[in-house]
Amino acid sequence: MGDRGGAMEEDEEQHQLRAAHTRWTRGHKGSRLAPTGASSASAEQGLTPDLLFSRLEGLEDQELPARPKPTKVTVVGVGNVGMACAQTILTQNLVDEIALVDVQAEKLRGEMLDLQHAAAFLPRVKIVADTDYSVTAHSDICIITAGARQREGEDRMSLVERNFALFKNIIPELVKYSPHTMLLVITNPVDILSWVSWKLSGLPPNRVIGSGTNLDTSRFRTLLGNHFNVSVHNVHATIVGEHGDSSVPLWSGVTVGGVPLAAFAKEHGIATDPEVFTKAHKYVVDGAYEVIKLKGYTSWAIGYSAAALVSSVLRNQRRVHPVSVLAQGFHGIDMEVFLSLPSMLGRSGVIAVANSVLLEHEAAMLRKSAQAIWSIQSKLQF
Ligand SMILES: NC(=O)C1=CN([C@@H]2O[C@H](COP(=O)(O)OP(=O)(O)OC[C@H]3O[C@@H](n4cnc5c(N)ncnc54)[C@H](O)[C@@H]3O)[C@@H](O)[C@H]2O)C=CC1
Ligand SMILES: CC(=O)C(=O)O
Repeated sequence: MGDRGGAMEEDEEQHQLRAAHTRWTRGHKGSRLAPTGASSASAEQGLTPDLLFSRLEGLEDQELPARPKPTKVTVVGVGNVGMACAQTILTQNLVDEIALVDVQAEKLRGEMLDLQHAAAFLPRVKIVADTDYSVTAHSDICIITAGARQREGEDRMSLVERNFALFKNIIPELVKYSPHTMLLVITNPVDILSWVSWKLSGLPPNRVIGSGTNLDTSRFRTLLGNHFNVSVHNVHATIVGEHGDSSVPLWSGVTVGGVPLAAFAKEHGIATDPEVFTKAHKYVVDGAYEVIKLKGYTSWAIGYSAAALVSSVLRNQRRVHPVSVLAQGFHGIDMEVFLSLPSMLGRSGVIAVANSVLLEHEAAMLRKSAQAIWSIQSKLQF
């Protein structure tokens, strides 16, 4: 199909996205905060999509940007994580162009050439790199991995001041060259830096996400899959909240092969020791610390996590991922924080956030996680 056909396809996609947008927003007019869906449920209405998911604040005025072609992703920071992201995106054939940016000019050129030399084994992708941000122009998604990482024993929050200082330069440059881009923040502490990126970019909240607990959730599902000796794809389990020490495992929603774990145990009178759950969660939280202790950094799992998010967005998959989004108004969180909630991702970014039903203690843990983020975030000076 020629250019004209491509343009027509785009128009149709735009039309469908706008129509979907109208459907999701129905019933939320007039409220400052979107998450009102579940409480306004009525018996006659039934379980409609707009009850299960709510839009983020401020989305009603949004126009979808025209889809630039070719599809392009920028990766800022060509360290362990940046290169894991770039190579995973490359091998999964998700984009037409990848731009790399770093402050270390020689390392940057070396990484670019090394990837280019693999062209014979990969889909045809243009790979460019520069220390100047003009190379990032017209990116659909900008992934930010630049900055300091934890040393052994250090927690993610300890990086905040150092990486905040870098973001003040990085984010304005990215939106200058790609005003309609979507930002995918990976640098730690990812939740705070997602909020920082949203503030610095001026983008609508559905165009800024942090990789959040998409990774923690994979670690959690892997643990459960191994325990039950079943494919991780048949384990549905989610971790929400801060990517890190105060994350919240939603045990009440875990299903294995479609069997709800908590309900099954109750029905069969199987005692569930809270210590076991605490230990399992600790194992997930400690997972990153263990890898850092063993190899100095984590990279492969976050690379695959990022590629999954890029795929959901660029291929308009409407898949639900726990990613860091503006969480104010959800589950009684009244602070302006980003933390992970199950969010539907598609071409326009965050399409909606699931109105998850949490047990009271889970919601309380989530609010505590928000508080942990806020206590550090509120000290940052722009
Ligand atoms: N959110 C998550 O799940 C995960 C987050 N991370 C975080 O990702 C970040 C990167 O980790 P690594 O790649 O292992 O570190 P690294 O040290 O290997 O790479 C960092 C890169 O950033 C570059 N950089 C520094 N300042 C820059 C600037 N102003 N502009 C452009 N580039 C700049 C450095 O030159 C370096 O190449 C860390 O903050 C780490 O904690 C790591 C793993 C998982
Ligand atoms: C380093 C980090 O945030 C992780 O691997 O979870």
